[in-house]
Amino acid sequence: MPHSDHSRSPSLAIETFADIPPFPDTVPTAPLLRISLQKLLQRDLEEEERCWKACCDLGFFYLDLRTSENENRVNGQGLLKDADELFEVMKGFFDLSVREKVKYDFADQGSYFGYKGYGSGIIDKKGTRDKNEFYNISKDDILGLSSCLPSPDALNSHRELYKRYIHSGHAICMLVAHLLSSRLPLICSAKQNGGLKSLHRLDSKSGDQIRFVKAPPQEQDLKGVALGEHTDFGSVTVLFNRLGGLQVRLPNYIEPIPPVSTGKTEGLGVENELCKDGWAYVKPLPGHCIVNLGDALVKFSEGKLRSNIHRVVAPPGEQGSVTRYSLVYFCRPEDDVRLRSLVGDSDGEDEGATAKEWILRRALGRRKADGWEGSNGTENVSMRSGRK
Ligand SMILES: O=C(O)CCC(=O)C(=O)O
Ligand SMILES: [Fe+2]
Repeated sequence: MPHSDHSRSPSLAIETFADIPPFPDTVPTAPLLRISLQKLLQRDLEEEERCWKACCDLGFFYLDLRTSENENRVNGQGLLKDADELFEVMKGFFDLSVREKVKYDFADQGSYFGYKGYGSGIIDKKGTRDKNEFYNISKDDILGLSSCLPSPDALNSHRELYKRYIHSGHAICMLVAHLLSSRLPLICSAKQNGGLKSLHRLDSKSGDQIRFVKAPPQEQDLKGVALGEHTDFGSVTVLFNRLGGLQVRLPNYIEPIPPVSTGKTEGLGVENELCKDGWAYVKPLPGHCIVNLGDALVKFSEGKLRSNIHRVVAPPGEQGSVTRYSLVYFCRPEDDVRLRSLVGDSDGEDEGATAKEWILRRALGRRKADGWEGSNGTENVSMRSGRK
């Protein structure tokens, strides 16, 4: 199994989060490579090769942020600390009444920033309602590149924290973009213009955002999908979660890591059901974020890079009794960048949707009962030589 990374697993003691039930060892998990930020910052060639491979094979990897090295804005320990604080901020917000929160839902005004209530998105083509709520904070709003959207006091008082998180989240994404630019056969014009990084300048308008997600416990027998299967819309995503529930649909050339303990699988009937068709859980790891690639990189690389399908289901086993929170930074191309091939023989001609059009179509489509088909991304490419 080429994607396997078992030899690098540290002891179990540092693999669990305090104060929440442990992730069960009775479910299959996805073999995400563990990439060390420290080594990437030291320009370790072997680590760069592993990261490149992870981006081509699965499009998902763990990034170990426990580093003593700081470079420009890349500060792994600082990012971990800020992520911890943001988990507390989001809890404060989600504790507000629904009446208060819906004041910040701007979907009717054509914006995907702000609040999305529980059940107001869809998870499939039948229009089944989702089982989570989220809040999207615009990078442009926080950095003063666009006008400020109204937001509740519980969130307003933390703008400095968002700013720091945006800078460090974006810096991680640019480290990945730089590595990918050096390996992709980019066309001359793209190379001369500075590669992928030059399409993601922090001070240019883009759909970059922070997302807070909350999914309450589901009844054991009815455990199911909270956030429907999707590929991410943008370029690179940085994700923090503590409870399991995130699942990736593995391509058929990557085997899941089988459950460690097979004796206890009875009673996990629902979890077993949720692992059919190649779905495998991503086990959250303390000290790490999860990095995954989005549609824009599939378009730029003509499918060489992978934007893997993923979804969120109820946390497995005992974890299912706890409310699940997650924190995301989505890095996306600047608004007017066209999503088209930048590799091989292509001449970078003026076609393809702009990043802004692409994101609006995808994000707002998933808010309409009949919006599923019209809001697809690169799922077909993602499932190339994968499971149908
Ligand atoms: O909550 C998670 O673990 C993943 C969330 C996600 O995939 C998304 O918001 O796009
Ligand atoms: Fe996602």
